Amino acid sequence: MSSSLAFHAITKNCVFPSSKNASKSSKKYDANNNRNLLSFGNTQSLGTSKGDHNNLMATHVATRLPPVISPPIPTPTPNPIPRKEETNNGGKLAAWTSIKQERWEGELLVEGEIPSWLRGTYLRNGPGLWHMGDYQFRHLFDGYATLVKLHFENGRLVAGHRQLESEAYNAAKKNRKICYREFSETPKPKNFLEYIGDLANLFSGASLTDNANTGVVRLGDGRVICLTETQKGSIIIDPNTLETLGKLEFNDPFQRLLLHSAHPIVTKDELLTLLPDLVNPGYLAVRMKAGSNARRVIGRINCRGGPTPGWVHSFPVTENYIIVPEMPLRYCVRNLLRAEPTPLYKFEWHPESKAYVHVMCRFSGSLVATVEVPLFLTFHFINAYEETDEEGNVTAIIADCCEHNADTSILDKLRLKNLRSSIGQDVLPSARVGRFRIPMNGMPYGKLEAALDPEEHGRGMDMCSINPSYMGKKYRYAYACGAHRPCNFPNTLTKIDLVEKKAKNWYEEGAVPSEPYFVARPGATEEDDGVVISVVSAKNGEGYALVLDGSTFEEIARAKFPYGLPYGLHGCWVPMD
Ligand SMILES: CC1=C(/C=C/C(C)=C/C=C/C(C)=C/C=C/C=C(C)/C=C/C=O)C(C)(C)CCC1
Ligand SMILES: [Fe+2]
Repeated sequence: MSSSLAFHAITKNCVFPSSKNASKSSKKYDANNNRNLLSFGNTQSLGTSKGDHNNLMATHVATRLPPVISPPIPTPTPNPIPRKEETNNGGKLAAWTSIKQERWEGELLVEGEIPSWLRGTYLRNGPGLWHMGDYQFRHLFDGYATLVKLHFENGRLVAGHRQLESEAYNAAKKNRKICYREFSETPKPKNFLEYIGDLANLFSGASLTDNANTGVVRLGDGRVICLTETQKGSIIIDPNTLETLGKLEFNDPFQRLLLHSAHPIVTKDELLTLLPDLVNPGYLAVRMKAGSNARRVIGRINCRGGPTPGWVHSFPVTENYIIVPEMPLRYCVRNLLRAEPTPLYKFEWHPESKAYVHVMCRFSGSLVATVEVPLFLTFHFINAYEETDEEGNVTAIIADCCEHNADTSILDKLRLKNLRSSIGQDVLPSARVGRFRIPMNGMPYGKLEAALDPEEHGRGMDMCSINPSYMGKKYRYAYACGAHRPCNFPNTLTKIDLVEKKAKNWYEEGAVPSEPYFVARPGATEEDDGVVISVVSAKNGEGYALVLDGSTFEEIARAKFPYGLPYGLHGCWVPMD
């Protein structure tokens, strides 16, 4: 049993609550150290959660609590004792390397100053484990979900990570091979009979993964859900301990559609999402009220082109409308059935089917506009809003997205082999802030143009966020990952000013930052009054949390983890009060 990961790097800066006094999220005062202590769920959850590593933890709890650690994830060499150099991934960028321990938690030493108003937990989800036993995954999106947390309180930072215990992860760990269909990987059937069984399981959804490695959202009722694009991969977690609590079991008939958008729109009252219908090509827009597990239909949109719906990883809303993109990159049922990855994985590029944007009334579900637009490729919409005339009539919808110039080659660039081998080479395809203008006067065509010169952000553009209070409203600022070339992956944090059409960029040589997440200062009146949080994999194999000022975009604090961090995708904020 290893308890390594060279904790000495931080324990000297850490103080840990004793088990006797430990209670969830309570503040403690340590007379010996004359410091305020934060105590966390780890001290309590350990006794109740499963796994032999918890017994190890329980013994620690009886004395003083060290950071929560766990046995190493199975590798071809069972239970290797991580050497000191493994804490920094042998000095090499850890972004594309599997996380080495199932879980860890501890206080980080903060350089700079975290504002005292920043009270709560930033959670990040992403595919942080790309092997199981001898089996190596091939694509970034295949990895098993690794959750990272940064808990800010009184200028201090307690961080941690934990593997999400999906059925897919648990089964792979037990059998030391993949057992469910992931983004690009499929378990290999042993014989023809098994193949036939597998096809049946695909149609029922049984063989699809629940590896919720993409997003994490906090619902209006306080539940925190990890998400992927399979509906069965909607998993509830405890935001303090990162413990997997169970599935979000939908109490409605729509699970038969199997898939949904990985990025629902969440407000304090409800969750809105789109369910692609692969049989009768179209999209079902549904809403689920806070506190409920039952989704209700808002409306349905039939596809205008193509054999299947376009991939709908995300979609935007305005105050009154749901914007439904119909991309030429469409789901492909044949590719879903295939055992080996195809060039576009579960998708196919259908330029002949053209591209459309539909506008649905958020309340009645009626279709109010459908326009043809230039071919486009986007995974992430940034925001959308309504333009009105003097009488208040909506004349157009503006919808912004991270647009990949209708070029699907980005999907191939995100194969692990490419990410690992082309570091420093200028192979990242160009992307831009694509701005759709959708007329609301019955005209059949919409426009798509760059919202600012893409050179402002190095022609890299993805993993975006905005001030959440501006969702659906006219807004000025977007935060995203951009490019400092040469690079093979977005390597900057960029703040886009859509009015001045300028960008401010944060860059550190060789580092890979994840999605910048904006948290507003309570009581703020300016859109960019707040901080931007990111988790960075550094060139030297280390990892750190980074806090930038939302307005100046200058660094205000950073805190080093005791180990290098794999890349992660999307985050959310869980406020304390
Ligand atoms: C698991 C199955 C599927 C899952 C699809 C997933 C997990 C899709 C995830 C997509 C993500 C994370 C997209 C992010 C894009 C980021 C980019 C392009 C960054 C670019 C940088 O420049 C299905 C395929 C839906 C069905 C089978 C099972
Ligand atoms: Fe995403």
